[in-house]
Amino acid sequence: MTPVLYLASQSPRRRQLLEQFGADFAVLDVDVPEQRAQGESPRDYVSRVARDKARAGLAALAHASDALVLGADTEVVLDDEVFGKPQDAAAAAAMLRRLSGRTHAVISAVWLVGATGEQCEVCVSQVRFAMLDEPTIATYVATGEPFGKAGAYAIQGRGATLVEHLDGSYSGVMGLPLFETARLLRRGGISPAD
Ligand SMILES: Cc1cn([C@H]2C[C@H](O)[C@@H](COP(=O)(O)OP(=O)(O)OP(=O)(O)O)O2)c(=O)[nH]c1=O
Repeated sequence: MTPVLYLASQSPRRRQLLEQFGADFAVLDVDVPEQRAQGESPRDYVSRVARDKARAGLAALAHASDALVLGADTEVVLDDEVFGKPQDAAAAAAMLRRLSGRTHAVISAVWLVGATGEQCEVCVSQVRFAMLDEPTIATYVATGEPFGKAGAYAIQGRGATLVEHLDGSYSGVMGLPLFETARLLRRGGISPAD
């Protein structure tokens, strides 16, 4: 029995990245709370949320015993602080000010869950930002790009002009680390379509 693959995500970036793997899949809309628990490490938090998304997707499918559901989460981490998505322009500017001239981590976790088991991969990248002056921050926030993005930037968009150096996975920073995801999928018996 060939497993049927689902992506539990509302993110168009994740959809686009998973298409690069080349396997057929369907998208599930899930909405899980993203709240870091007291004492929870950033890595554990990102992994837990990714797992919750995948589990919520599997639960929504109810009786599909051949289903495998992929869930992912991406967060920006600086000084043990997790930067989620900015609520408004002021929050976006504040995040970018904090990231200016410093190196932060981007943690992306991916879980593949099915009736017979659960597996995970975690990818950590280091991103160094250039020094950003106030006009640069204001201009970038005004593009609207920071909204809906962890850490208030998009490496795949104009945010690339803020990134001085990347040590890690470009697709991981964008939301779905493809090397690790492909490894997870192959382990789950999923290969690219012919
Ligand atoms: C750092 C960075 C993040 N992001 C995005 C990836 C994720 O979509 C988002 C982090 O939020 P997530 O909560 O990981 O994902 P999401 O809410 O967008 O989608 P879903 O939970 O439905 O799967 O930030 C970029 O697109 N580019 C970047 O450079």
